[in-house]
Amino acid sequence: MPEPPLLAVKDVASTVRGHTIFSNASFTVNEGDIIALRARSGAGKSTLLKCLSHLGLYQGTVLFRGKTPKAIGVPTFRTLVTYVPQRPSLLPGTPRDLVRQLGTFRARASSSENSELDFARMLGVARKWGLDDALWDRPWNQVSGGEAQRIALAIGFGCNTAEVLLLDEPTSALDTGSALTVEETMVNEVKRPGATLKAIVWITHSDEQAVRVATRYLKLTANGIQEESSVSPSRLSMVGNGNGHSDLHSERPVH
Ligand SMILES: Nc1ncnc2c1ncn2[C@@H]1O[C@H](COP(=O)(O)OP(=O)(O)OP(=O)(O)O)[C@@H](O)[C@H]1O
Repeated sequence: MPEPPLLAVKDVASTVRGHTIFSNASFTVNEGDIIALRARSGAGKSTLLKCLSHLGLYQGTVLFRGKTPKAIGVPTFRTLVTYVPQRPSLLPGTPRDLVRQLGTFRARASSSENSELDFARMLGVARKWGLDDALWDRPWNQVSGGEAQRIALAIGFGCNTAEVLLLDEPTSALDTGSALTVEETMVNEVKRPGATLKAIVWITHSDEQAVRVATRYLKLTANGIQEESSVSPSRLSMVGNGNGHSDLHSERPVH
C-alpha cells in the first residue's frame, strides 16, 4: 500500500449564507510541496485554507495522512495543519495571549510537550526577522500590519507542530527585503531534513513571490482547483512594473 499523501482534499465546497463560494476543490499536498494558491480577490482562497485546517464549515473530505480531523481529534489536527491568518490585527488580546491559547491546544494534543520551548523558538525567529521583543505584549491592534504578520507567522512557525502550514498572504504588508527574509526562512525549513514542517500552501497575489517560493501552482475557481505549470514570463515582466494579477499558462484540472 502506498503512503497516503500529507493532505488529501476531495470535492471540498464552501457555502456562506446560501451562496456557494467554490465547489469541487480537489488536490493533494505532498512532502516538499510549497504550493502557491492563487485566484482573483474574493474567490475564496482564505475560506479554502480555513476549511483545510477545519476552522470553517465545508462539504467534502480533508484527510491528513489518510485520516479525518475527527479521527485525529480537531485540536490535534489544527496543530498539524495550521492556518496563519491574513489579518492578525483583528485578533483579541496580545501575541503572547495567543501563544498561551495555542499552548492549551498543544497540551490537549500531547501532555508531554512543553509550550515554553515553543516560545523560545518563536522569539528566535521573530528576532531574526527584526521584531522587538516588546511587541509580544502589545495588543494586536497596536502593532503595525507588517509586524503583526511576522509575529503571527513566527507563532505558526515557532510552534513547530505543523507538518502543513497554510499561509494567507503572509508578506502582503512587508517591504521587499523583509518579505525575502521571511520567504528564505520558510523555504529553507521545508527543505531541511528532519524538519517537522513538510509542506506549505501559500496564498499570494505576487507572481514574483510565487516563482521565488513555489514548487507548484494551484488556481482556485468557483468550480474547483486547477494545477498550473508555471507563471507566464511575459506577465512576470508586467508585474515587475507594478501590475497586478497574472494569467498562468498550461492549466489542467487536478485529480
Ligand atoms: N463570514 C462570512 N460571511 C459572509 N461572506 C463571507 C464570509 N467570509 C467570507 N465571505 C465571502 O466569501 C468570499 C470569499 O472570501 P475569501 O476571503 O475567502 O476570498 P479570498 O480569495 O481570500 O479574497 P482576497 O484575495 O481578497 O483576500 C468573499 O466574497 C467574501 O466576501
